[in-house]
Amino acid sequence: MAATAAKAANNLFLESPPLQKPYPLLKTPSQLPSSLFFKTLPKPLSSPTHKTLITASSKNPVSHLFSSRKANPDAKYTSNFNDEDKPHEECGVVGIYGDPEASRLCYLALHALQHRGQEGAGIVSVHNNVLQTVTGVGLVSEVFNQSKLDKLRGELAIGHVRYSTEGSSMLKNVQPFVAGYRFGSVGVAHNGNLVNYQTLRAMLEDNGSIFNTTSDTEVVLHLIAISKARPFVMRIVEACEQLKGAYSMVFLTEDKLVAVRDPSGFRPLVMGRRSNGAVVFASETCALDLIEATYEREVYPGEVLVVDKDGVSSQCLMPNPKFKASCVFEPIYFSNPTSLVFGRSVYKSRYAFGEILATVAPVECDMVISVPDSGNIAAYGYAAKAGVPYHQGLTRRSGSGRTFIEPSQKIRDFGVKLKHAAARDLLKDQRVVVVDDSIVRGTTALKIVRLIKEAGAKEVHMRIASPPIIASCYYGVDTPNREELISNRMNDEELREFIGCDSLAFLPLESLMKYFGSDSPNYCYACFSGNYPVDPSGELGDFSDDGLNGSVE
Ligand SMILES: O=P(O)(O)OC[C@H]1O[C@H](OP(=O)(O)OP(=O)(O)O)[C@H](O)[C@@H]1O
Ligand SMILES: NC(=O)CC[C@H](N)C(=O)O
Ligand code: SF4
Ligand SMILES: [Mg+2]
Repeated sequence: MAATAAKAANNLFLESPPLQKPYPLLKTPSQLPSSLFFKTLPKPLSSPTHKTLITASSKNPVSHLFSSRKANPDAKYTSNFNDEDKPHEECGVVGIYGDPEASRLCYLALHALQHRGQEGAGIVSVHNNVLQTVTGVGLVSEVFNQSKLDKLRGELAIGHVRYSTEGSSMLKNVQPFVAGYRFGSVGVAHNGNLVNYQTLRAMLEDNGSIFNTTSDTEVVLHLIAISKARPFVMRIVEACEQLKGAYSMVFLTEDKLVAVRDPSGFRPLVMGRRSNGAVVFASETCALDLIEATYEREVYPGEVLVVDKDGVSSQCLMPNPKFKASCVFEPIYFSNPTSLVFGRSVYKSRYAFGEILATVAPVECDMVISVPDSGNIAAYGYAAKAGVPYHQGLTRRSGSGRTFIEPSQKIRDFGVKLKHAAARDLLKDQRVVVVDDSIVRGTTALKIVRLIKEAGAKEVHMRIASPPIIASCYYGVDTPNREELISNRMNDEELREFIGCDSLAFLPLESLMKYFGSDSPNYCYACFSGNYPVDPSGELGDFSDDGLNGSVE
C-alpha cells in the first residue's frame, strides 16, 4: 500500500524538493483521527539549510533474548487478569528542528529523560549537510562534555538515552544510529522493541545486508535503504509498515526531522515548540519543560510528523490498529512524575493508585512510608486516604541509580543494598505501611522489609501500587524472563512469607483498569495479564548477541 502511494507521489526526491502539502494520506480517512487530516502545522521560524549529503557511521551494542518461557500464542488482548508473563525498562528520545542550539538543547533534554535509560547516550546533529555523531556508554553527563557538544553544530538534532532491549550494552548499540543510503544519510533514535526484529534481520541478511550492531533498531535503517519509495518520507513509511511491536522514533536527514509512533502507541512521544518556533519531539513532557518548549500534543499512534523548511506536516502511514495499547507501566513507574503521559498527569495517576490501595487493602498502622523514589507519590495518596501521617522513613543515598534497570542481578543486589537507609528512631516500635510502585524480581521488597524490621518496626505492611507482574514485556521494557518474575513463581501469600512482611497487597488489575475509565481499553496490561496486544510469538529467531565485538567506550 505504501509502495503504491509512494509511486504515486512521484520522484520528488532529488535535491530535497518541497514535499507536497498536504501529504497524500495513505489510509482511509475513517481510520484516522480527524485532527490528522491534511494537517499542516505552523512553520518553524528558522530552518537548517541543505545541500550535499554526507554519511556518518553508527556505533552501538545489542540485545537480550526473549523470555525463556514461551509467550502464549493464543493470547488475545483482553481486559481480564489471567495467565502469566512480565515486563522491564526503556529508552528516551528527543528531536529538535530549527534552533541554533539544537544539540545543546538535546543534551539538556536527555538529562531530563535520563530516568528512561542509563546504559548509553548519543546525539546526532546536522551542520552543512553533514550528520555528526557523538555516542557513548554511560550517563548523559559522562558521555558529553563541552568540546563534544561544540562539535555538534547545526539547527537540527536528535538524541537518545538507552536501556537495551535487544543487543548488549556496548558502544556499537548506543543510539542514535546513522547510515548512508543511495541519496543521503539518515539517523534514527528509537524507544520501543520490534517483536519481528529477528525475522526482518534474517530476511535482510539473506538479501545481503551486513549489520553493524545487534540492536533491533538497525533493521529500520536497512529497510529505509532498500526502499524504492519517493519522496524520502515514504521510505520511512514503507519501512515502518514492516515493523511489528513498539516504536516511538525520531529520524533526521540533512534537512528533515521526522517523528513516528507505532499504530498501537505503546511508547509515549510528544511534540512541543519553543518560543523561537523550533519544533521539539520528546518521549516525555518533562524534557519539553526543561528546555522551555510548550507542549502542543502527542504524536498520535500510527502518525508520522515531518518537519522541514515548509513547516510541520502530519500523515498517517501505517495501518491503524483495532485498538491502542499504551504502556500502563509508563504512569506506574517509567515516566517522570512531572510528565503528562498519554495525555494524563503521571503524578495524579500514581497518587490515585495509592488512594485506591488504601481503600481496597486498609490496615491499622501508625505511619505510611515509601520506597524512594518511585513509590513516593502512591504513598502520599495512601496516607491521605487512610488519614495516617506520611513520613520519610527511608532515604535514598544520593548518586544511586535505578536498580530495576541494571542488566545483571549481581549488580542489582549490590545496588539495592547501597541505595536506601532507614530512619531508626522514627520507625522503632511503629506499625508501618511501606508503599512501592512494583515488585519485579523481589530484590527491593526483600531488602526493604528487612531494613525496616532491623530498624525496630513492630509491623511492616507492604502495599504495591501495581498488580503482580507475571509476564515479560516485548515492547520496549527489558523485563526479566518469566522465571525471574517473582510473582510468576509465588502467589501473594508465598511472596509475603518470602519477603518477611506482616501483610502484602497489590493494586488489583480491575481497579487499575477502572481508574482509566473509558481510556482503559487503550492501554496495554500484558505484563500483568500475559495477554499481548501484538502477538510476539512465532518471531523468535536464534540470533544472539555475541557481546564481543565493538568498543566498550
Ligand atoms: O523487585 P525488584 O526487582 O527489586 O524491582 C522493583 C523495584 O525496581 C524499581 O525501583 P528502582 O530501584 O529500579 O528505581 P527507583 O529508585 O526509581 O524506584 C521499582 O520502583 C521497585 O522499587
Ligand atoms: N528500551 C528501548 O526502548 C530500547 C530501544 C532498542 N530496542 C534498543 O535496544 O536499543
Ligand atoms: S507488557 Fe505492556 S504494560 Fe507491560 S511494560 Fe510492556 S508495554 Fe508496558
Ligand atoms: Mg523503586
